[in-house]
Amino acid sequence: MSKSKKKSFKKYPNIKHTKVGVWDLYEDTAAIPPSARIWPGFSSGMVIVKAAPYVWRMIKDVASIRECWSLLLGYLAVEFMACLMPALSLYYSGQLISIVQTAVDHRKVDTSLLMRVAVGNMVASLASRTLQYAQQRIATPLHLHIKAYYSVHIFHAMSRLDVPTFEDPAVQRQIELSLPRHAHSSTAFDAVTASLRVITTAIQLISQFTILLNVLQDQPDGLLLAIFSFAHAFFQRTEVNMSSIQHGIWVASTKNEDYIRTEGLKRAIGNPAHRKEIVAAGLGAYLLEEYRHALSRIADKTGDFFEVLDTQARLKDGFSKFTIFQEILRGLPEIIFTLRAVQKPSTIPLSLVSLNLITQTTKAFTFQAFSLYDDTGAIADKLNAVRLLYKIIKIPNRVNIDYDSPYLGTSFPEENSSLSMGVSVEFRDVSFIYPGSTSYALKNVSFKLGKGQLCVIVGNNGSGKSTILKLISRLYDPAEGQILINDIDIRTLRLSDLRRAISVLFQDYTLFPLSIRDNIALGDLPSLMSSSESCISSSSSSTTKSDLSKIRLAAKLGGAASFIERLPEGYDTYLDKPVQDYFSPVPDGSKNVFGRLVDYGSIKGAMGGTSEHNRGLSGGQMQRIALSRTFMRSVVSEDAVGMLLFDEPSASLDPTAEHDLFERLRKLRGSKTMIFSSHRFGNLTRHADLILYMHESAVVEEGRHDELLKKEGEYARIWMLQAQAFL
Ligand SMILES: Nc1ncnc2c1ncn2[C@@H]1O[C@H](COP(=O)(O)OP(=O)(O)OP(=O)(O)O)[C@@H](O)[C@H]1O
Repeated sequence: MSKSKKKSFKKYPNIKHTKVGVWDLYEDTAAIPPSARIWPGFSSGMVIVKAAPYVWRMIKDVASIRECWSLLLGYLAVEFMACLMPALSLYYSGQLISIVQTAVDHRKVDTSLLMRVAVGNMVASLASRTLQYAQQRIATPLHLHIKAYYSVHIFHAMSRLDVPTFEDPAVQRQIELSLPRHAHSSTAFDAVTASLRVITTAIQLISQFTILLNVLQDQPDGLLLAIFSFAHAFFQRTEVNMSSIQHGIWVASTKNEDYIRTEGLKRAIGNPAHRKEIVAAGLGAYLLEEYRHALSRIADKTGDFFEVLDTQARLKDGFSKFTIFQEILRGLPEIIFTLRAVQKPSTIPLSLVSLNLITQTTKAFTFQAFSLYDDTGAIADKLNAVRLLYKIIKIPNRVNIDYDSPYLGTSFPEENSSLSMGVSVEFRDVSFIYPGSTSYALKNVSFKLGKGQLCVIVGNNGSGKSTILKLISRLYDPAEGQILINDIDIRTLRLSDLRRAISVLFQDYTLFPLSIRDNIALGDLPSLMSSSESCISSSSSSTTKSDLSKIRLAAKLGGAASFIERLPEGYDTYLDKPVQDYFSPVPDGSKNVFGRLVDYGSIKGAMGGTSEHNRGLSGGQMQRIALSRTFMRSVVSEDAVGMLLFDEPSASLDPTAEHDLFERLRKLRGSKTMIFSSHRFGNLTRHADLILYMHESAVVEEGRHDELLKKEGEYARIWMLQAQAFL
């Protein structure tokens, strides 16, 4: 694969290390049988066999799409007719030779045959064009229906994945491979067309071969010419065996600092998110210089892993021992023709036609034959993509639950009304390590929080506060220990019930690229689900007008209502518009190639404004929208939750807003359990039933505010520090 060193590891005898440009490739050599390494067709064959049941399923699914049946049949009919066309034109070329032959032998042209051949040829070309057109006309709607069907499938597959599974790079790669390579294609349609292409190419080959035999039959030296043309085309091929990469088990990683740096610099300069910092600090020239320097050190080995791998493989196979043969073979047919012409000058016209016909058709035939062989690799890839497409729906989730059966497990709580009294939480010796990490994020954490109590978790950055909240919402399962909710092991609870009973605002909350209205409404999933069912028939958005009053109330409680109402589009404002307008590539104030001054004002006026810019909101305003989402269900909806989790809810709020928020929360929570993670002491900790002071993944102090002050430990020290700041 590359000229670079190969290393084997004593501890891992099956792992082979290869250097590929700036990349280190580690392969599990036992994952690929030796036969597949030597002959790429073997692995392609295996892949096709494995994919076959999925392809069959795909055909059944595609056929079940109402609009696709007739289109698919039409497409098949056109494809089969089209594949007979090359043989037809070959037949007419053969006829042409016999006309020339008759002309040479008898000095006479059979005009009626010539006419028939000419007309036949024209009709064949016309039919070929018509079939091409028909194929396009049918393929377009067929493709769009198939694409829409599978986009729902992919959406479903991704919607069911939990956090650790979705974050796994191997899962990301599996999803990526099952997705269409280009925006205008779709995995299923690609597989349909690729399979059809193999069948039609085989038919073309058989029909062309039969006619070629007829042409060659009566031609002196015809067979020899055909063999040389075939051999030339044969040696011209280069074949790159990438089966170990396509079907093996491997990891490619890079520690090349220059490469990592150039990639980082490229992202920094290209992503609008960094533009403010770059301009404000005048970083442009410095970044350019850094990029230039880093790149100059690795220019010959840099690139994305697949790009480097591909270049190396092609370089290696580009000049083989066959290259010299190729060049000799190229000229041979012409030499034979010249020799024959010298021997028998009378046959020159015929030899010229047959030379041309035989070399062209043999090359075309050879090309078809090899493309059929090569297509097995391509079709294997495409069919494999179908297998992956169906398999992504079955990717097992890491958190030990079955998303497809969210109703598994003990229902919780037994009495829905009991939620209003809050729920209890207990950690028993819980330890946790994030997937892919080697250090503990929580180590032997134990605490107990009664129903309806208020808990505040404090501690330094990275001490494990957010992790506790993530484990309570069961985004992850602990590595050791047990978490009990209402004295029941969290793993045995029905996940959908647990999620319904808890409302959580994460520190790294996200606002979805949807309208503000949707962003807030998503906080109350149960009522969205019920209104969505009733909306399916009326085909309107699921956040209906009647919900708007609830959304407004939640926004008021979250402190967002006043600024939302000042926005020109109010609750319908998109924070990060997922669809942008397209602009011609000439900026305002410049001139286009014809000297016209560019002014988009009139176009925008005619359009009634454009959505070129995202709505800029401050960090605090965004946090208020996220808070409103939490309020949507926890307070506004009758479908009460039993526990509210807040991870740094006031990080971006000004002191007044923070004070107001905590006051509102305390009043509104009734007797629900509430857990806060916070850096700020005071407002909340004074009212807390339980304070957990965390340090380096462990709870080092716990108790009420007064108790911890009396202890004069770390909590008391930091409390004093913060209090002094206000003296
Ligand atoms: N997704 C993740 N993958 C790997 N490690 C993580 C992940 N999230 C957090 N960690 C690590 O787990 C530890 C605890 O992180 P956690 O977010 O719980 O801290 P925190 O106390 O909430 O910090 P902060 O006050 O800065 O929000 C940290 O060492 C952090 O680096």
